[in-house]
Amino acid sequence: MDKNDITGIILSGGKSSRMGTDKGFLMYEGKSFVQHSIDALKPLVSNTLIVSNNKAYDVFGLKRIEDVIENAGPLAGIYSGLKQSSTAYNLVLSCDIPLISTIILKKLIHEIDVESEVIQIKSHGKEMPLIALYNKSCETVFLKLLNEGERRLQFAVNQCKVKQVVLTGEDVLFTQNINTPEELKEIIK
Ligand SMILES: Nc1nc2c(ncn2[C@@H]2O[C@H](COP(=O)(O)OP(=O)(O)OP(=O)(O)O)[C@@H](O)[C@H]2O)c(=O)[nH]1
Repeated sequence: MDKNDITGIILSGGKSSRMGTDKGFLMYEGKSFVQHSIDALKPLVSNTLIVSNNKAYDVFGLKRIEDVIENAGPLAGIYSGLKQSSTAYNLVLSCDIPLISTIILKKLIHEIDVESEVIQIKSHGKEMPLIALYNKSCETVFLKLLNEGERRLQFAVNQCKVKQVVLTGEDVLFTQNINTPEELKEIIK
């Protein structure tokens, strides 16, 4: 797969209510959380979009997309990114996974086939639609669901042809999601 066929989409909206402060700007090993997502994507994509209504994210020098529907959660965030994307494949990441690495994302790309519309990581027994590859074709399905009032991301993903990439062993460590001050303390100690 050529990197010109893949766009990176990073979700940096939401309330960060459990953390109490914008998760993307938290620091881990000298870099902001969102920079970790940007750097993991960089070798694999032609360009990266940040989906957030917060202008502070302009500091990263990437194209920032505003949410088409405000406060509607990650499903609306992914839809907003897919709408602006001009490539068939789109690597979607959240901004709260500072241990993420390119090696893990390559596993998603290796699974591309003609049928799958979403290829998502499954780690610790959990499906992870925010470490996943989306075909642009999902845009239409997601818009229809959003217009019907649907907000559940995994439900929306399951309306598409979805394939899991199950991580085992040490690989599961790269997908840790940091939502609370306690979880942050755990990784920086
Ligand atoms: N663009 C966009 N991203 C979102 C939205 N809601 C959540 N996200 C992103 O989706 C990812 C997962 O978010 P969550 O942890 O489920 O939600 P959150 O609102 O950030 O945090 P909590 O309030 O603690 O649940 C993070 O990268 C968020 O930045 C949204 O409405 N728009």
